[in-house]
Amino acid sequence: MLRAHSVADVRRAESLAMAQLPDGALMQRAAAGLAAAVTDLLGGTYGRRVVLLVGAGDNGGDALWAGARLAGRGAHVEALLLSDRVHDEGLAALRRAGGLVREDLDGLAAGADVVLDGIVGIGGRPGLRPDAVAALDRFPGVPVVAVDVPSGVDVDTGRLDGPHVRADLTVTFGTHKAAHLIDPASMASGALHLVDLGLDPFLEHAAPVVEALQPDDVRALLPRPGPDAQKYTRGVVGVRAGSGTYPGAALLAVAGATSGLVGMVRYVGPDAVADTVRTAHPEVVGAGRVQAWVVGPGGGDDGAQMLAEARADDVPLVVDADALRHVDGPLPGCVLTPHAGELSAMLDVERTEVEAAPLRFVREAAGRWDCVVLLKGHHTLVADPRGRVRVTTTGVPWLATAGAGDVLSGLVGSLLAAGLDSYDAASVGSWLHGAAATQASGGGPLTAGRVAVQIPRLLRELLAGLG
Ligand SMILES: NC(=O)C1=CN([C@@H]2O[C@H](COP(=O)(O)OP(=O)(O)OC[C@H]3O[C@@H](n4cnc5c(N)ncnc54)[C@H](O)[C@@H]3O)[C@@H](O)[C@H]2O)[C@@H](O)CC1
Ligand SMILES: Nc1ncnc2c1ncn2[C@@H]1O[C@H](COP(=O)(O)OP(=O)(O)O)[C@@H](O)[C@H]1O
Ligand SMILES: [K+]
Repeated sequence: MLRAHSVADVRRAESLAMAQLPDGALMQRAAAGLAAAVTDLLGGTYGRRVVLLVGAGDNGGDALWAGARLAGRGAHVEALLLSDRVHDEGLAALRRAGGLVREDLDGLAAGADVVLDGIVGIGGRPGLRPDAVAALDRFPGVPVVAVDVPSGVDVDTGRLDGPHVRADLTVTFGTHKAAHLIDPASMASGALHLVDLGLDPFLEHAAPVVEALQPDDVRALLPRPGPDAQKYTRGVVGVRAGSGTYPGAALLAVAGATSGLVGMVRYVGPDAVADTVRTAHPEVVGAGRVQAWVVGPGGGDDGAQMLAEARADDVPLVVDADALRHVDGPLPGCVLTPHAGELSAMLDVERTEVEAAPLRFVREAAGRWDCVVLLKGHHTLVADPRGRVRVTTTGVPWLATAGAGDVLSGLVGSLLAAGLDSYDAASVGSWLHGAAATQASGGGPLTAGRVAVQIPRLLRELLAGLG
């Protein structure tokens, strides 16, 4: 499991670790890891041009010490100081190693092979000062490596408020921070590289702000049939989706549900749609007992009725699309799967507010409806009513295509029916959906149906221990 911790917990862990180490040891570990990551990015150091943007705190200190290491290995390093006071020892080390120090932009070289953002780290307030913005503007197209976090973002919430760095790579220390994973700041973090500072023992009891499943976690949670399995013991999922206007949503939700994780899939909907579903998926049967219902994709005006009928069975539900607006009270054990537009309508706030603060609103929704809420987006969030949040880091922007959400709801429903609890079903389903999309995309465009087709192959690879 990948975990992101709060700034307060990181500071507590750092001070406990520092108490057991010689002065400056943690910063040296950070700087060594940073210099190594920059060297990898540049494919070497000798003759490479490195610019350091250095703020007042220890984040600037990390950049200066890493710059000294790179200069010592033959890089041409220039530091632009963005404060009257910067980390003294780091500055002295850079000078000793032959690095150049500039106090204003005019003195700085025109080109660079990489810019290191050591403006602010976990001590930064959101936004950047004009001098920092001007310095960044000086290097258009040059790769930016953020030291610990892209400066200017809100580290604990992932919110953006004013100018901020857009990094190609973020080299972070000790543990991940929420801003690396949560939108919109995650989109400013670029690729992530974690440098181990030995903080894990000091973070053991700190509840992460957010965590991200990794392949091993998903593998361990996947339902798999025992030797005595029968179709009914594996779980039966039912899909109530599709309408005359949107028959395709039923096909796609059923496609997500028939990825092989349950013993049987039922479909209930208009006769004409049911015929199409059974032609495409002959293994699908009609009404009967289920362990979970998927309700709402393409339901159009039937959303309310679909939801009411599914609720009558008293089994966990995945509530999606046209059923979401009919949720009128707590749904313990269930999963709601809105995108930002749907969640904004449910909470009666602007869509832009949800997009600016998805962590806040997904938590609020999970509390309000006393169930798991899966908020779809670039990095989908899954929150439970206890305040736990998982983020999905699999997937590709090509997945933002009509019908992809229908496949997801069917898949999550099958995991619920197979016996996963609602938090695991939603987060594992979202992980698989993104990973299948990445595989199916292969760097190019996708259709929702291809995501569904890819799921069994992905499952085979996961179960075989690949990936
Ligand atoms: N504490 C530790 O043991 C370690 C800390 N490390 C580094 O230290 C960083 C934290 O250092 P600090 O606590 O000194 O804090 P920062 O370096 O993040 O920044 C604090 C300074 O920046 C100023 N500042 C805040 N917001 C600003 C803004 N928007 N624009 C311009 N200036 C702003 C503050 O007034 C303060 O002087 C971490 O992110 C990490 O990079 C690493 O060296 C690893 C070890
Ligand atoms: N920028 C993005 N990058 C990666 N995945 C995305 C992005 N935007 C949306 N997605 C994913 O694409 C899917 C779109 O689903 P949804 O909006 O429900 O579409 P539909 O209702 O047409 O099925 C969701 O799984 C969502 O997480
Ligand atoms: K930074």
